[in-house]
Amino acid sequence: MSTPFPTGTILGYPRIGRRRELKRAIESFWRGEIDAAELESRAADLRRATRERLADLGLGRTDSSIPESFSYYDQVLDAAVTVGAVPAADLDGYFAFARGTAAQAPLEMTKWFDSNYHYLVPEIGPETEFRLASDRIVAEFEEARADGFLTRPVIVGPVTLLALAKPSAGAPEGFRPLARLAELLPVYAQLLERLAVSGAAWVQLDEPALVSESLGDTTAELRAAAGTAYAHLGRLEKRPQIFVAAPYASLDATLATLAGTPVEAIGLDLVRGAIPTELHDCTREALTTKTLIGGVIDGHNVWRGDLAAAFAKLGLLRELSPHVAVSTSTSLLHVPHDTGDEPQLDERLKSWLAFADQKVEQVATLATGLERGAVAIDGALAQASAALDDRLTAPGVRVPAVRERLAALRPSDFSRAPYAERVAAQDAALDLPALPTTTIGSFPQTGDIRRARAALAKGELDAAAYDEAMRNEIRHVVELQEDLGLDVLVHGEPERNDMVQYFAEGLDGFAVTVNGWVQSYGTRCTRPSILWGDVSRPAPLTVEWSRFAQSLTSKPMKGMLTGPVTILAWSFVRDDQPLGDTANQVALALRDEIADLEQAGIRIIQVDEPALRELLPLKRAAQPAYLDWSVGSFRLATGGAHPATQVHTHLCYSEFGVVIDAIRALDADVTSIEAARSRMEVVHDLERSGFDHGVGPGVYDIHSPRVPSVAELTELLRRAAAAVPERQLWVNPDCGLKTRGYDETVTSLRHMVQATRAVRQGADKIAV
Ligand SMILES: Nc1nc2c(c(=O)[nH]1)N[C@@H](CNc1ccc(C(=O)N[C@@H](CCC(=O)N[C@@H](CCC(=O)N[C@@H](CCC(=O)O)C(=O)O)C(=O)O)C(=O)O)cc1)CN2
Ligand code: MET
Ligand SMILES: [Zn+2]
Repeated sequence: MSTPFPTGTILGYPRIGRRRELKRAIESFWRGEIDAAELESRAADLRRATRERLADLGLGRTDSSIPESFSYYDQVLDAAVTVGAVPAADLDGYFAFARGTAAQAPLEMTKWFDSNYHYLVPEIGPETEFRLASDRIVAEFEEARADGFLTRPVIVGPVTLLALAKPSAGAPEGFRPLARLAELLPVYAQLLERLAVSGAAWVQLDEPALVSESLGDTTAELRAAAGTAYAHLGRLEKRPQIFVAAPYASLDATLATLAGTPVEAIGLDLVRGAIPTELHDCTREALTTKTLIGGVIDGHNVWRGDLAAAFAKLGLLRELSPHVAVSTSTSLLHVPHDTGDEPQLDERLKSWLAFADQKVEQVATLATGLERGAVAIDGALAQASAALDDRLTAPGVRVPAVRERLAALRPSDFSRAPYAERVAAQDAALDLPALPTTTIGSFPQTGDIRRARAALAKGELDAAAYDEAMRNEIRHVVELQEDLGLDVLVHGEPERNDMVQYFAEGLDGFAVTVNGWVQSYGTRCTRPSILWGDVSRPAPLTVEWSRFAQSLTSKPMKGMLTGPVTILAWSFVRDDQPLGDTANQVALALRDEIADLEQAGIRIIQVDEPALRELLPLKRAAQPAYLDWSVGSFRLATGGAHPATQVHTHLCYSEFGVVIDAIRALDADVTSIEAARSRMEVVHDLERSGFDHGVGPGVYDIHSPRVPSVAELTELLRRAAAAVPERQLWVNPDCGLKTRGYDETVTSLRHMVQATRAVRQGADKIAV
């Protein structure tokens, strides 16, 4: 018996909780304050509240329209645990893969497609045994049933799971996890059978790997794997109907492959991708029997958008199949819960926005339109269009002074003096030792710091007392670095709630939220800012903190800024003009900040661009244009710096191979880069690309509380020194220290300085 696909659905919903209930519960569990049973009961409460909420917002209780998209930490880890690729017996075992233990390194973590969400990378080799090792997905479906819901289980699909995995340590050279597809499919088959027995009418398999041209496997290989996988799963006797979702970009030719399999429904991202026009007759024929789910509501951004245009896309989709449903383009994981939780937001701005709950309502509206015709939703479409028009003319959206400054830019604004001239000027100004040691910027964000900021927000602490508390923190951080013997110091960034939100709060053109939390990884969240208007800098942002920090030491104090690409990547950015134009507005604000930092006596300025790789388009054809504007905006931000000012940049969370030329084109004097987890592999990429500027390949992973030994650090530094000429090499951790505690931080940095001294002396014996 087949039940039709629901007319309206979403691909997934935020799971951290409206007030980060899940974060608090999990972190309490980690601290030993609550036991596993209590954590599970709180998680179940959250899932219940989510289902009720989604039903209230207009999704059906018993028509499979509510997705079961919960996770304690990460959906890729969940899929890997489900199929036995990652052996986690219980919650402790599960979290051990995410966070590591004394005995076990955590799994690597990396970016989920072009988002600020990070997944854990399973390791799969020729010998990995697959088996249905966890029935959590089935249990959550049954939990919903017991409450009177018929929901739709969601799991990362087999092709994406393998495409995102990396070869296990022992795998032979050239091995790809995708080669294990045939052995993996029976486990997915078993899971589908279990779900069918429990009464699931539909299951959603997420296959975003099928849209990406930036993975280790080629598009042709992924397409072939999809054909194999869904032919196999489609043939099963006992299974729910299968919905394959392909978010984040267009499926291109892989749509034809999926159309040729027995799956009942295919999801298309119609925000990033277009409706395919050039289709073979046999594909057209096959598609008429499928339900096509149009992802027309943007799951990746917060604009209310053009609802009438979204509805029109569904009309076009109906030309391909009589069975059309409406959905979000991606899971709503990437957006906050509810604009209703932001009473302080300007009402006019709020009328332009849709967070997750508002997007669910938009889906419900369009579903009504599909069922009853456009006239039934006329009013809602008109209201959305009016909000869109209002955005065009509202004050602040287009500021003549900002536009004139951009229009007047000349090519020379994007370049500094030749590198050799800069090196000479900087050597004279800075007087640094060989292999200078430094850190990436933040020091531990202690509970005291966060509580002080919360007290300031509540009015329990006045601005003067707050500033004094932050100055005390800076004094402490500077003293500590002097004591450790670091060469280039930082102020530690205690005054920053987040490296993007802090800048957004000080710039015109941005709004910030109070409760707009979005999961970045595990229990870590950010409140992405909303970049809605033309950007300018009403007053300096960081100068007084840096001036104060420099006054405490004779060593160089790094000024610390977040770069334009990263500010865009980690905010919700206006969609009414090219990203490159917006990036250049941010760049000009940073350019002025750099000039002011120089005036204040700051000789080294770091402009972080950890998101440079993240925004790289998934489709190759779009990549050159992206690299052009992103590199350009960084060069515009830093192009006004004096030759004697040493410009640093920092990148992390990425494979750098694909953007190595872009990194070189940034023309920063020194680039610090994540390298510890890949054991310095990146230095070979740098070497091959002829990178001749300063470089600090990270010597230890800051994501784990593990303290690296002096011997281990010395070994990594020697590897780096073998590939990078000594005059270029810097020594630093992989990233900022804000998520770490002081104990491990102090010991790790002490070991780093000791290892550096050993390598500087070329000593064979290391003093510990
Ligand atoms: N935007 C962004 N994206 C990024 C990164 C980043 O740093 N920023 N780093 C990479 C990894 N992602 C990360 C994302 C978040 C965090 C992180 O530490 N987040 C903190 C929150 C940071 C924050 O906004 N802090 C605020 C609010 C802190 C808070 O929770 N306060 C309490 C009250 C204080 C208390 O009792 O502790 C509350 O509001 O309830 C502040 O310091 O002011 C967390 O989840 O815990 C780290 C890395 C990639 N993407
Ligand atoms: C995610 S990159 C972080 C860079 C920032 N300067 C820090 O140290 O925290
Ligand atoms: Zn970093």
